[in-house]
Amino acid sequence: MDKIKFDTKSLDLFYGDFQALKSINIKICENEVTAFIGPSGCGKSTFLRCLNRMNDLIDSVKMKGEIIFDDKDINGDIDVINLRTRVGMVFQKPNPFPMSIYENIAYGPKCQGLKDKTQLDTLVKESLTKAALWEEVKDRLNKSALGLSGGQQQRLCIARTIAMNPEVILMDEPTSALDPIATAKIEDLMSSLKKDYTIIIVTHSMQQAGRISDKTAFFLMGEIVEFDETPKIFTNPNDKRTEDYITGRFG
Ligand SMILES: Nc1ncnc2c1ncn2[C@@H]1O[C@H](COP(=O)(O)OP(=O)(O)OP(=O)(O)O)[C@@H](O)[C@H]1O
Repeated sequence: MDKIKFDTKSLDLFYGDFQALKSINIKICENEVTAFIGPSGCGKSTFLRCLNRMNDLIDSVKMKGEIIFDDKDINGDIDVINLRTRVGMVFQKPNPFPMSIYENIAYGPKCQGLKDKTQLDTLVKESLTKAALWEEVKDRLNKSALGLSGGQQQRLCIARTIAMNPEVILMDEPTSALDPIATAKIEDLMSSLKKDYTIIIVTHSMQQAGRISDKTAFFLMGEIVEFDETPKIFTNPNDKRTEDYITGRFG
């Protein structure tokens, strides 16, 4: 039986009076890639941000329902910094810090108190290796991260997330700013990372969801219409609205 990492129960979210999420019930399994698809504005990113409480930063947001992470409701009295360490996030646009490649990785662990140079060196190498970037940057670790290509910057951001030793990695359209070759590298990376992490990705590319995810949730106007094994969603969905979307009849 697969272990459930996130279990949301009747989750509603409002921006002021506008209800952006309606009774979201979903169980997300450990060590799988779960994709969220759906037309623009249907609530995919809003829901993703719920999973590490990034919506806390928006004043108008109100939520009802539960988000159980392992065995705790993350909307209860928890340490949010610790949650965001356990549930890391990679954004649409690569956003490396304006510092060296090495420091981009070492910065977070240093802030958490890791001082030993040998341990930091090892962590930097391991994180870059896991993010499939080590070979490309090992001779320029002290150069600025801003000199990397967009695809390399995005893998650096993934390495930076990995260095914090998360359990879950949330990715909000991580390849939408990248060319097809860089996209393919990130997709390969996701498949290799899922043995160590639970990965949840928002994507506008149905081909991408089909290639990399184990399960797919189809969102529409703040609801999850259908959530199932990815091949089932793409070949034999239960709901007519899912079928219309994946066959390009709307959205
Ligand atoms: N900070 C905000 N304040 C008010 N409304 C918001 C805010 N962020 C998102 N919304 C609204 O909530 C709804 C869901 O937005 P969200 O960004 O989650 O959709 P999405 O499915 O990720 O869209 P896209 O695919 O275009 O990124 C939209 O109607 C959007 O306008």
